Amino acid sequence: MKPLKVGLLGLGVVGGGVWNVLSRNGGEIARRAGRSIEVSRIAVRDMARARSKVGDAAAITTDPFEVVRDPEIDIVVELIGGYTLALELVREAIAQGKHVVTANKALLACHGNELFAAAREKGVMLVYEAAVAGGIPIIKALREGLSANRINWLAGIINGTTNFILSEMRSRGLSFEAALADAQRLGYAEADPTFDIEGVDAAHKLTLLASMAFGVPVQFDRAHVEGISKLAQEDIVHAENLGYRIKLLGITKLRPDGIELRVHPTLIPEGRLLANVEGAMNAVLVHGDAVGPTLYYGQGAGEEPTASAVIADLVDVARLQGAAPEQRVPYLAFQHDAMADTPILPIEDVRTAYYLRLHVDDQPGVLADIARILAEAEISIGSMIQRPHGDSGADIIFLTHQAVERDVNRAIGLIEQLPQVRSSVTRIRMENLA
Ligand SMILES: NC(=O)C1=CN([C@@H]2O[C@H](COP(=O)(O)OP(=O)(O)OC[C@H]3O[C@@H](n4cnc5c(N)ncnc54)[C@H](O)[C@@H]3O)[C@@H](O)[C@H]2O)C=CC1
Ligand SMILES: N[C@@H](CC=O)C(=O)O
Ligand code: NA
Repeated sequence: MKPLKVGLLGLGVVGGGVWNVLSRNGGEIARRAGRSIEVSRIAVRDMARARSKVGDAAAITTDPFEVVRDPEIDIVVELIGGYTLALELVREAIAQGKHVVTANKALLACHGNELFAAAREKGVMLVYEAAVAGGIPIIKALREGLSANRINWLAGIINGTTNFILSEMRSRGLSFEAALADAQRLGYAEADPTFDIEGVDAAHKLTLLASMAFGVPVQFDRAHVEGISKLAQEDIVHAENLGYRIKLLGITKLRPDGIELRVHPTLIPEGRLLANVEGAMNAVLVHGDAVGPTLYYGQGAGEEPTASAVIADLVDVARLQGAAPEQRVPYLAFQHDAMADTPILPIEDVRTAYYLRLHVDDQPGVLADIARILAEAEISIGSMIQRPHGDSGADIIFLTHQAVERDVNRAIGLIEQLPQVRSSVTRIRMENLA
């Protein structure tokens, strides 16, 4: 059978990994795919660097449109990133009738509805296993392995950079800045690391997971996004002393009234498997009504783990290229004419438990005032600790039972007006994940 001719856009961390793994495992991959997979053209920015990596084994250009428009190319692998040039290139590749593999979650979370519709129109595949949780085959699991289930919820550590930073801060006492620099050096971080730190990258991935779990269009603009930049070291320590770990979680839940779609730092009981996912590892817990909880764990970022997912998509395309579109799996796991318009709920409607830390004057009566405000807002307290803090001050930490975020916000507003409360209340959501 004819080799599958690949046009590779970008030879950075992931593109370089794809080149290495295909070069090393080409024979084995061909045995699986039924034909060889050949990178015949590569678009790069730095010609000399690319030449030193691939020698004469592929044609190299600095014009990615040349690759996308090359009639010899069957499939375009977009590994440039971002949603400006990458969007134009993927649009053009589809218009040229080429299948597309991408690792670009930002592109699909923001422009996926348009791109999937265009791909369907042209009868081409647009596949993206590497875009969510790197090397973990979570897309395949949701799209294929779990297709009997009504998915109730899923929660995941889906950003390697932030998990690496939190792990390093907790276990080695590294500063935020030093841990981020290490994550960048190791190739985990996005070109703009604020996407990692502020939860945007995790929200891009969660947006895709929610669409595949619940059969709704991608709606990144409806996701609630909070990162780890405002997380204080003292809350990491308090959480640990209380038997919890703080992780940046992406959580999506199907409720009778809509879908929760949220990324934020989260306290998790330390005995849970997710609480023990360290470094750049990712893990996604998916709860289906028939299968129950299932957990997917592995390397969510980095050169070869991500290349592993890109190449798995290439193998799928190699096998399915000649198949009729209806014989292929749908882009977002549900048939395009069976998508639902279930609303995404605002964060104020979310119901979860909370960690609240208050810095107060250590005076009689303050606790009673706070407890009264919480009780009036129908927020019940699960446990409480008090620690001396500064000159005649104290930190009080409440762990609440489940409450509606709107009520918690109102209560926090009232608490902050108490004269004995010295600074704004720190609020971190807690999930039991049972
Ligand atoms: N690094 C990782 O661990 C993971 C990255 N991804 C995604 O994979 C994609 C690529 O990421 P990385 O490889 O980490 O980025 P990178 O920055 O290492 O590589 C991107 C490459 O594209 C090249 N490039 C930029 N503009 C170009 C142009 N006009 N023509 C040709 N080449 C051009 C750059 O020179 C660079 O070598 C992104 O969408 C990223 O979000 C997904 C999962 C994991
Ligand atoms: N920057 C991302 C890379 C993989 O998607 C991360 O840190 O997880
Ligand atoms: Na993946």
